[in-house]
Amino acid sequence: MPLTRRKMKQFCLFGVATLLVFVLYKSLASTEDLQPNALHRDARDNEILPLASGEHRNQQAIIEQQRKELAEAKAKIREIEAKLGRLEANVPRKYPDVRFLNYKNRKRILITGGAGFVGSHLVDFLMMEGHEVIVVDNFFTGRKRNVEHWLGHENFELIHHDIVNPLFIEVDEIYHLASPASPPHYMYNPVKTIKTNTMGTINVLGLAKRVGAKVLIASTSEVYGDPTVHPQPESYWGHVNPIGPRACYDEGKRVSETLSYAYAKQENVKVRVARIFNTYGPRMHMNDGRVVSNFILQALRNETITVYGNGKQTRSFQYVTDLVDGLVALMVSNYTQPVNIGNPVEHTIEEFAVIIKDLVGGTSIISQGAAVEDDPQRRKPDITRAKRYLNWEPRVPLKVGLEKTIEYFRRELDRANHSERNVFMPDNKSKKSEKILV
Ligand SMILES: O=C(O)[C@H]1O[C@H](OP(=O)(O)OP(=O)(O)OC[C@H]2O[C@@H](n3ccc(=O)[nH]c3=O)[C@H](O)[C@@H]2O)[C@H](O)[C@@H](O)[C@@H]1O
Repeated sequence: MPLTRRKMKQFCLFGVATLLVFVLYKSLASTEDLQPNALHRDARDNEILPLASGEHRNQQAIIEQQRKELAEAKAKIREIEAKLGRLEANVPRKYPDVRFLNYKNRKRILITGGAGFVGSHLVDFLMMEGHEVIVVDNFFTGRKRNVEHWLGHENFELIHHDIVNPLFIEVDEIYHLASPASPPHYMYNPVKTIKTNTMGTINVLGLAKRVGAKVLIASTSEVYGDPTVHPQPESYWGHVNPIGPRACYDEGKRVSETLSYAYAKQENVKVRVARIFNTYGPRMHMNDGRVVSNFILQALRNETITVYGNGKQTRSFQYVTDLVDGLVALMVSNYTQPVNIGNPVEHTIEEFAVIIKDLVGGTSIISQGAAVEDDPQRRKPDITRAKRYLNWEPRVPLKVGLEKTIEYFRRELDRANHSERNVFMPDNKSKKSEKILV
C-alpha cells in the first residue's frame, strides 16, 4: 500500500525525535563519565559504587597534576612580580628638575669618559643646565652607576664605545675626558693608555673637524713631570722621563695637547686645553688607588695609612665640583692656550695623611713604605691664567670636600658589605711598611 504524504511526514518526525532522544542520552552519559565522583551501577551486586576504573584514576591524576602546575605557575608569577618591583625601585622615575633651554641655546654635548669620576659630575652640571648630553665610555674605569640617575631622560644618551675607534655623531661641543687617570690604572695597560690619548684624541679632533664642534681636551699636571719650577705656570715646558713607568700617561697627554694645537692650526678646530691637577670627591672608585681614596679607606677600616716614600712630596687637592666649574668656564671662554685647573693649597703627603686620620677618627697608624719610581716631588698649580681669563678659582675648602668624600666612602663600604664585586683589596703587600710616622 502506497504511503500517503501525511504518513510519510509522521514517520520522518518520529525518526528525528528518536534520534534526538538517543543523542541526548549519549551526551548525558558522557558528561557523567567525566565527573570524577561519578557513580555507576555495579552489574553483579546492583550497588551504586564510585567509578573505580583505571580510566577514572588517570583522570584524577591529570586533574591533580594540573592543579599542581597551576599552583607552581602562580608562585612563579608572584616571584616575577616581586623581581619587577625591585627592578622598578632601582630605576628613578623622577629626574632632577633640569633647566629648560630653547632650541637656540640648547647644545648637543659629547663627553668621552662621561661615566667616570670627573665625567659624571660634568654630566650632572650640563644636564641641569638643560643641554643634551651624550656620554661615550668603554667602562674600563667608568661605571654605569655614576650616570644611572639620568638613564631614560629625554636629554641624555649613553653609548658604550671605545674612543680608540672612530665615532660618527652630530654634536656642538666635546669634552674629551676618556683616559684612566690613576697611576695604577694607567700603568696597568700602558699601550692602551697611549692609544687612548693619541688615537682617541685623533678620533675626537677628527669628529670635531667634520661637524665643526668645539673641543676641550682634559690634559694634566703630569705634563710638567717631576717639575723643576714651583709652582707650575702653563709656560713651563716640564721635566718628563719619556721612558719611565708614568710616560704612557705623561707623554700620551703631551701628544694629546700637540695634536690639539696641530688640528687648531691646520684644520681650524676650536680647541681648549685644561691641565687638571689632583682632584678628589664622591664617585671615586674604591679601587682607584690614588692617595685620597687609599687614605680614606684605610682610615675608615682602621688599617695602616701607607705613605709612599718619606711623605715629604707635595700635592694640591681640588674638589671635583670646582674642577667642573673650571672646565665649563674654559669651554665657554675665548681663551685658546692651556689653562691650569687646580687648587693651589699645597700639603705634604705626610700632612695629608694626618688630616685624613683626624677627620675620620679611628685607630689607624701612619707608616712609611717604599717610594714610587719617578714620583713628582712637588706639585702646585699657578692659577693666574685661570683667574685672569676665566674668572675662575676654586671655592671648596679641603676639609669641606674631604668630609663629603669620607661620607661617600663610608656609604660605599656599607654597600660593599652587600656586594662582593665591590670589595676593596688595598695593595699594601707591595708597599712594605718600613717606618711608623704617627
Ligand atoms: O689625582 C689626580 O688628579 C692626579 O693623580 C695622579 O697623580 P699623583 O699625584 O701621582 O696621584 P696619587 O696616586 O694620588 O699620588 C699622590 C701622592 O701620594 C702618594 N701616595 C699615593 C697613594 C698611597 O696610598 N700613598 C701615597 O703616599 C704618591 O706616591 C704621590 O706622591 C695622576 O697621574 C694625575 O694625572 C692626576 O691628575
